[in-house]
Amino acid sequence: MSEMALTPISSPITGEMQVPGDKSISHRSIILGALANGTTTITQFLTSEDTRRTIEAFRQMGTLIEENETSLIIHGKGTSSLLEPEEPIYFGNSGTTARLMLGVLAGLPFFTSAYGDPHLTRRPMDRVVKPLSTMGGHFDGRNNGNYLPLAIRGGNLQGIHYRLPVKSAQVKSAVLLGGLFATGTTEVIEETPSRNHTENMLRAFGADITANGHSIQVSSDKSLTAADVAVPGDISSAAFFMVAAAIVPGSELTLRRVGLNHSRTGIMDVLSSMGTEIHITNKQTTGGEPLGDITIRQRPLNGTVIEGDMIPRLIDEIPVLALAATQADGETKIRDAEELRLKETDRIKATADELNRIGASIRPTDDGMVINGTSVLTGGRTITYNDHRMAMMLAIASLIAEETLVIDDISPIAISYPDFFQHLRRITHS
Ligand SMILES: O=C(O)C1=C[C@@H](OP(=O)(O)O)[C@@H](O)[C@H](O)C1
Ligand SMILES: C=C(OP(=O)(O)O)C(=O)O
Repeated sequence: MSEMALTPISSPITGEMQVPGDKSISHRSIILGALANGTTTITQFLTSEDTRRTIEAFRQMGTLIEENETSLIIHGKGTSSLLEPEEPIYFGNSGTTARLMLGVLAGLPFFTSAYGDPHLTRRPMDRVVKPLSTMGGHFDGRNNGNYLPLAIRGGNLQGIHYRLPVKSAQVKSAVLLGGLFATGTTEVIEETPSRNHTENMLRAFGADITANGHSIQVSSDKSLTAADVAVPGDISSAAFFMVAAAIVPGSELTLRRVGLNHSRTGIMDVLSSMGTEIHITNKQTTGGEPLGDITIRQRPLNGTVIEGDMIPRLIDEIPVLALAATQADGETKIRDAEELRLKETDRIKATADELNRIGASIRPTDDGMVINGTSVLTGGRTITYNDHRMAMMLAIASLIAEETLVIDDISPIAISYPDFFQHLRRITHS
C-alpha cells in the first residue's frame, strides 16, 4: 500500500501535455504482432502493469519481444510457432489480457492454465468461456469455468454466429480472435457498438474481416502479416486531465495526439454538452485510427443525462465524469452502465461511496447513479479499492478539495498510467 496526501491547488491548469499510448490498442498490437508472420514495431506503446501481462503471456509461449525506450518489437512467426507454456500464465489485474488471451488460447492446440490477482479472480470469465466453448474450446475452472484460475485446452475450433449478450468489446474481441483459428466464418453481432480497435487492427494485419453495421465477420482464410503500429494517446488517460481542466476555474489545457476513435470519444461529447469548451486541431489518421490535439477551456458546467449507446463510448471514464458532475449545476443521471459493477472494483459503489465521503451527493442505482451538483468537496481520507481509475479520479478531486485529500493507495495507477503524477505536477505547476 502506498498512501499519498494531496493538497488543493490555487492556480488554474494550463499548458500542454501528451498522455501515454492507448491501453486497448497496445494490448491488441502485442497480440496481433505475435500471431502474425514478420516483425511488428510498435511506437508510443503503453508500458504499464496491464500491458506487461500480455507481453509476458506471449513470451511464455516462445515469442521474441524486444523492448526499448521508444518502441516494442515483436518477432512474430505465425500461430503454429507458439509453444505450450510450461508454467501457468499470470493475467494480473488485466481484464483485457484475460478475455482476449482466452480467445487466443482457445484456438491454440495445447494446454494452458491461467490465473489472475484477487480482483481479476472475482471478475466473470463465462462471458468469453461460453462462446469459446461453443466454438470447441475446452475450459475448466471454479463455478463451471466462470472464474480464474482456468484450465484451457484449445484447438479444432468451428466458427459461430454469436449475438453479444453483454455490451463488451472484450467479449467481441475474444470471439473474433478465436475466429482466426476456426473453420468457416465467425460472426459477432453487437446491438450497441463498442470500441472497434480489434476490427480495425485485424484489417491492418491482413485478416479476412468484414464489418457491416452491427455484424462483424472473420475467417481463418488469411494468416496475419506483421504491420507497424503507432499507438495514439489514450483518451481514457487523457480523461483525467480533461476533467481537471473542466473543473478548476480559469483552466485551459491542450492534450496532444489523443486517439479520437468515435467508439471512445463519449467523454468529449458529454463534457461539451455539460458546457465545457472543447476544440480539436491537427487531426490525422494512423493505422486506421484518428487522432488529434484536444484543447479544453473551463466554463460553468450543467447537469446532463448519460445513457444508452453513449455508455460503451465512455465506460472507463464514468468515475471521473461523476466527479465533473459534482461540480455541475443541477442533476446528472447515468443509466445503462451496469457493466461498471464488474470492473476492477464495483465502480458504481466505489465512486458514490468515495465522492460522498468527501462531500458529494451521489445516489447509486442498479445501473448507474444520480449526482446532485454543485457540491463543495471537503477533502479527507479516501479508498481506491485497488482500482487505478478510482485512484486517478480521487487525485483529480483533490485539486478542488477544500483541504488535504488522502488516497489510501496510489500503487494501482501503474496499471494504466505509471507517469500520472509527473504529468499532473507539470500541468498544475507544483
Ligand atoms: O476491449 C478493451 O480493450 C476494453 C473494453 C472495456 O471492457 P468491456 O469489454 O468489459 O466493456 C473497457 O472497460 C476496458 O478497459 C478495455
Ligand atoms: C476496465 C479496465 O480494464 P480491464 O478490463 O482491462 O481490467 C480499465 O482499464 O478501466
